[in-house]
Amino acid sequence: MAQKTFEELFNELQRKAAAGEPGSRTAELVGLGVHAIGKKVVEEAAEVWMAAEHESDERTAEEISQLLYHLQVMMVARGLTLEDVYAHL
Ligand SMILES: N=c1c2ncn([C@@H]3O[C@H](COP(=O)(O)OP(=O)(O)OP(=O)(O)O)[C@@H](O)[C@H]3O)c2ncn1[C@@H]1O[C@H](COP(=O)(O)O)[C@@H](O)[C@H]1O
Repeated sequence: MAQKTFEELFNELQRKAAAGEPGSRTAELVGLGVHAIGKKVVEEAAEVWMAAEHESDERTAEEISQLLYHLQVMMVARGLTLEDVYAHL
């Protein structure tokens, strides 16, 4: 399976959103705005919770990856950088 780091994914999302790349889910979500992205963040967070309680490690990891993706999309939509977030970790 192709793998990418958190930083590599974020750079890709920033680039695709800025370009408004056709067919990009990221560009579509950023176009919809923070309200729509926020709903996806909450939905994915709930799916992480349910998977962790009731499903396999693999399903839980998959749901966590989807939550992390949508959090990155929210950062892009708000113009935040990784450094802005790392400053609070
Ligand atoms: N890592 C992800 C990723 N994780 C989750 N998702 C999106 O989140 C969805 C999963 O959410 P759901 O289970 O709710 O699926 P869904 O019901 O079809 O979603 P909705 O229509 O309800 O929003 C997937 O169908 C994708 O649209 C992702 N979309 C893209 N990426 C990566 O982001 C990068 C840029 O992708 P594009 O912007 O699409 O080019 C690429 O490297 C992709 O691999």
